[in-house]
Amino acid sequence: CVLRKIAEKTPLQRLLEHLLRSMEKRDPQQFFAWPVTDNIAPGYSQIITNPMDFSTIKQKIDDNNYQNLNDFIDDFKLMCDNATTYNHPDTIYFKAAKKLLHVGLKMVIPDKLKQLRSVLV
Ligand SMILES: CC(=O)c1cc(-c2ccccn2)c2ncccn12
Repeated sequence: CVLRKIAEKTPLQRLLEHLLRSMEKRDPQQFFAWPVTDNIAPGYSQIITNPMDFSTIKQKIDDNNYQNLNDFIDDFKLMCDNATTYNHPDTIYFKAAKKLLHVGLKMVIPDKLKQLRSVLV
């Protein structure tokens, strides 16, 4: 039988998984949980060239695809910016994206991260 390599998490992966869980808690309606489809959002794939969602971010963490915290933050910002690009300002999705971006970026302020160090080490 092929020996399965148990995926041990690097410190960065553990930090990113913690941040992702905290961000997902701020999206209770799960608007950002899965890729947006053209079915629910007409013309989405023509308007949004680089789609992003929490499930894709999770997969990238598990694949150790993020080299640093900023690459993770870039995908989080991309996900929120896509929502404010595609959706009109008077929609629940636009408003949810604005709030999520604000809350998510507060989590990665250096002083906030320092508080995390003790929790995660
Ligand atoms: C994030 C986003 O742009 C989004 C999520 C959704 C969504 C996500 C889950 C369930 C229902 N709708 C959506 N629907 C229509 C237009 C845009 N969206």
